[in-house]
Amino acid sequence: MMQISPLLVVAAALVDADGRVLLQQRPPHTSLPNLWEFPGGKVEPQETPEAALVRELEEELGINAHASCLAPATFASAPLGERHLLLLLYVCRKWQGVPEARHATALQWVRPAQMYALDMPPADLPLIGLLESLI
Ligand SMILES: Nc1nc2c([nH]c(=O)n2[C@@H]2O[C@H](COP(=O)(O)OP(=O)(O)OP(=O)(O)O)[C@@H](O)[C@H]2O)c(=O)[nH]1
Repeated sequence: MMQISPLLVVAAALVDADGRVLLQQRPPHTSLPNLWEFPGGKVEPQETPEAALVRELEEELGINAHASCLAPATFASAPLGERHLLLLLYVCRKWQGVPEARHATALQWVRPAQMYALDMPPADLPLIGLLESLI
């Protein structure tokens, strides 16, 4: 029987006062090059999903978010190469600092409806409709 190992990833929809969400562009030489994604990353062993997301937001954007401000919103479940991606998406409306692109090529604030026109990872597409109704 084929072994499928799930890959647990956490990501944040950071929402500003104007109802826009922060997306970051993946660098050209990564997997899924140049696609626009929600900031986040893999959950390390022995780490809670919330701690992983707080860490990733600090590493990738230089912002501080408190775990209590991460509201579970929805998830994606999709094949990713040899693995199976489980992506937990949180909504976060409160953080400290101004996001800067420390890993990404670029950042942009967009309304959920505008995301359909952007190149995003296939797993993210089903998340957009929920964000439209939530934000
Ligand atoms: N952060 C983030 N990752 C996503 C999204 N959608 C999606 O499919 N992913 C996938 O989930 C994984 C996130 O892990 P990561 O951010 O630590 O991955 P990485 O850049 O180190 O990629 P790598 O494993 O190719 O080195 C990647 O394989 C990425 O392609 C998303 O919206 N945000």
